[in-house]
Amino acid sequence: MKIKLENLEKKLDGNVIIENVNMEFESGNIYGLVGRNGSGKTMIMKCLCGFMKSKGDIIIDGVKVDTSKKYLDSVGVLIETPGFIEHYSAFDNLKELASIKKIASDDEIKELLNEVGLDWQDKKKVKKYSLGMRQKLGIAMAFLEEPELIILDEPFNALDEATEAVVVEMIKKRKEAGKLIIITCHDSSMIEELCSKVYKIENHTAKLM
Ligand SMILES: Nc1ncnc2c1ncn2[C@@H]1O[C@H](COP(=O)(O)OP(=O)(O)OP(=O)(O)O)[C@@H](O)[C@H]1O
Repeated sequence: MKIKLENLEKKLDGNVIIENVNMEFESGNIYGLVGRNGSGKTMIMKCLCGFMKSKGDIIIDGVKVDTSKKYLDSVGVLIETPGFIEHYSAFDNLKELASIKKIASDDEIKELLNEVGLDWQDKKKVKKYSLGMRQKLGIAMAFLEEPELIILDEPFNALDEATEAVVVEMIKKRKEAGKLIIITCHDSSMIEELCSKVYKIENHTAKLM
């Protein structure tokens, strides 16, 4: 998959959030978005996913998409607070999502929860989860169904060191499998370790570093 953003622009309340954003992403790579707080990294991800309407073009495999319709079939997203069903367990949350999406089997869900370090048998409701536990579940959700495109906004937030290392490996494994991964992260050594290409978001626009 090849994604091109052409002259992406987003204004909110009359203020320019991003403009003249031109970026290219291709499967088999991990891309990093870096930049100061409030520079527009999350906004670019939201516009790319279609969570936010924007001006400009999104071109996927050479075809300009109609952003009024769903245009990403196989995408896993972790942006800000994921939409959990708070009174469900972790397993039941993934099971619900799997039934809405395609058909990840119970065994795949168990394996994924195990991978991120959550106990699939834990009946604790998600509303009682710690920050790190919520982050782990959000990551599991983004990886569910092995999507072709994985978008992770600050995936390492609130994770302990051991889990961080696991998530790094999960991301690398998907890259090796030819998936397209886009991440933001404030840790420059992590960005350097993971990403083949890095865009710096500055002055409302994106520059390849
Ligand atoms: N819903 C909104 N309404 C108005 N302004 C918004 C909204 N969401 C984001 N912004 C503004 O857009 C700009 C970019 O925000 P964004 O969340 O994309 O930054 P970021 O680079 O992801 O920052 P951080 O590193 O802090 O996560 C900020 O100035 C922010 O205040």
